[in-house]
Amino acid sequence: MSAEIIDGKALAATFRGQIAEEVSQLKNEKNIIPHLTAVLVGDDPASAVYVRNKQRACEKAGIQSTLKRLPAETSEAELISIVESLNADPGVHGILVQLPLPGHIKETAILDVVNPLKDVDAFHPENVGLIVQGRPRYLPCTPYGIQQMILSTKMETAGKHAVILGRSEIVGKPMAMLLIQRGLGADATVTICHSRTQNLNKIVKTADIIIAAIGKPEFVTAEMVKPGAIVIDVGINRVDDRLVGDVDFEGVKEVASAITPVPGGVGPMTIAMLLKNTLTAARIQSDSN
Ligand SMILES: Nc1nc2c(c(=O)[nH]1)N[C@@H](CN(C=O)c1ccc(C(=O)N[C@@H](CCC(=O)O)C(=O)O)cc1)CN2
Repeated sequence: MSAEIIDGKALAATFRGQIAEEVSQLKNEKNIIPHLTAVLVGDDPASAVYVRNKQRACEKAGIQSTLKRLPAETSEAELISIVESLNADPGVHGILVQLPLPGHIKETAILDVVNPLKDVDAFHPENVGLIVQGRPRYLPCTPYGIQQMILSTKMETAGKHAVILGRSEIVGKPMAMLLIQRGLGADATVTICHSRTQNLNKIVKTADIIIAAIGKPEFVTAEMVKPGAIVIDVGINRVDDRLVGDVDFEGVKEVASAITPVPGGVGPMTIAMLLKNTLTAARIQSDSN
């Protein structure tokens, strides 16, 4: 039997519609328009597309968005000073520094400076710590989107085995935290696999939920998947002008019970959750004034 296709584009559109309504309410009730500032350093074409899509999504939801575009030669000290000026600007509710940054800039040196209340990516150590403790202020956009996609399948996840492929700071590690949390996430039992994991295929085969985020085109094949598993594909790989995920979609959809496509899966949900966090940021900051 072929899997349910989890349509990230459609789900994201539903979220964006709800967020737009809440943005309009906030404006009517408190005269506050959420404002996101994105910082893009350098000329990475994919990053430029993602930031443009984020700005468009903001506009459609009634969220104000500003782009600070900086040359690739921008120094770490200059970037820190720009982030500090955004921290100090009461008109900016959310700050997003698009990753990756050019190699000469240490990402943690920048992310650590973002005011945690404005950190709509949830990359600041204070926000990461709050997630680990199960009392999040914001959830990082990609894991948040994935959580909502898994919820949309209405499948029981408590006590199920979730296997995450990839230990990145922005997907693998926070995803594990969300999946194990009681209430917050899926109440699942979680394994993180990475490049040094032994018997990886064997471990993946035991998974009820697979999150593939390793950046290897079509790495997860049908033989690796337990029948009935939920398969979430975070990969975005360009192969011969084609966009493919980390999962062999055509093969795996015949084994899984639910699967996300690429494109049109996790990506659009990442952007929808950014809007949600920006709205939350505006609310938090208006309540603290
Ligand atoms: N500051 C951040 N940097 C990065 C993040 C992030 O969450 N915060 N995540 C990724 C990139 N990313 C968002 O920034 C992102 C990637 C892809 C998509 C998306 O919608 N993809 C489309 C396909 C688009 C294409 O044609 O390339 C899809 O999957 O349908 C959205 C957001 C790294 N950096």
